[in-house]
Formats: sequence, C-alpha cells, structure tokens
Amino acid sequence: MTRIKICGLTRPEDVRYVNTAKPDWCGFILNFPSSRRNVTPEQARALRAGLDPDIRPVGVFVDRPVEEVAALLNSGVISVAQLHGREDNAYISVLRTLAPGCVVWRAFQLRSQADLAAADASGADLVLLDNGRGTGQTFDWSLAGSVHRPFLLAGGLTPESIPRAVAALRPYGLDLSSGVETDGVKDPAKIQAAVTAAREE
Ligand SMILES: O=C(O)c1ccccc1N[C@@H]1O[C@H](COP(=O)(O)O)[C@@H](O)[C@H]1O
Repeated sequence: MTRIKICGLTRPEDVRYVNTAKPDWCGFILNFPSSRRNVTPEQARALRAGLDPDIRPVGVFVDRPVEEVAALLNSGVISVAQLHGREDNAYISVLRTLAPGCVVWRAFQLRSQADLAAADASGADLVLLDNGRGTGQTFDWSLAGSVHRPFLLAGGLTPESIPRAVAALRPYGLDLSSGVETDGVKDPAKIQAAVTAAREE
C-alpha cells in the first residue's frame, strides 16, 4: 500500500471529498497568493475543523517566516509543514526549535546532480520530489532513482499514472493536486480513483 496526499483543498466540499476517500494527508497552500489554491490561515483552520481526524493536514509554504509556520504547527491547524521555497537546513533547525516534535517535508525540483545532493542532505523528515509548484507537470523520473532516502513523489500525477509511478520508483507516498481536478476544482471521482489506485499498489 502506498500512502497518498491530496493537496490544494480550498472549499468545504473538498473536505467532504477527502473525508469520503480517506487519503493519508491533505494539503492547504498557505499564504501564497499567486496560487489559485491559496487559502489564509483562517480559511485553513475552518476547513481543518471539518476534516476526518484520521487525515493529517499538511501546510504548504513558500518562503514564509519561520515563526508563522511554527505557529500553525503549534496551534494544530496543520500536522506537517511542507516547505516549497528556498528554506534550507538552518531554517528547518529553527522550525524544530520553535515547534518541538514537528514533522517537516522539504520539496525539491530535480534538475541536476546538485539537486539530488541537496535532497539527500536535507534535514527534513521526508523529501518531496516535484517538478514545480502545483504545475501539473512531471519531471524526469530517472533522476529519482539517485535519491538515497524515502521520498514523496509529486508533479503531474494522475489516478491513471499511479500504478506506473509506484512500479517504477517505489515512493514512500504520492502527492496529487492538478491530477485530481476538473476545470480547476477538485473532482471527487478523481480523488477516489487516486486513493484507490494508491491503496492497490
Ligand atoms: O498547488 C499549488 O498551487 C502550489 C503552490 C505552491 C507550492 C506548491 C504547490 N503545489 C504542490 O505541487 C505538488 C504537485 O502538484 P501537481 O499534482 O503537479 O499539481 C504538490 O506537492 C503540491 O503540494
């Protein structure tokens, strides 16, 4: 069974969809206004209140002040911080001091050997290998074979591509956003199909 995260929830109906499909995690894009999936901490708090307690909420951040991320972890709005900007190991160390026991994921866009080395050396609990920031585009999966630690696979995954991705890379987990949307909003049938596909692998 492969773990799965459904990212980019913005509406109460999105919460209902994940409560039905029951992925391992769901994600909120926090304080990143250039994303069409952006939510404020207040919106995330309200959405999180309706979430099935077995689904862990992940906050996705791009270069936000570390105090802001720590406050959201400490208040329980999110259980995991997913860092998608230029946050380095020093940032992660400070976050661990401000939010003791927190779970931190760091996203890496794999383009070169330097990116692979940075992913291997990350102080995060898990690394997430991606093409961009919710672009719906895949990257060259052959690069992932050179990462020497468990990883979450993201970037352009769809319910249909999950079996091939799992067979090729054996990721710790999968992260989907664009691939479970239709016309720019979360699609309950695609969410269910993705979770079912992950659980079958
Ligand atoms: O989805 C966004 O808008 C976003 C914004 C800023 C940082 C990350 C974002 N999304 C993350 O992108 C990957 C994969 O998305 P997709 O399936 O390719 O659309 C996922 O980790 C999201 O958390």
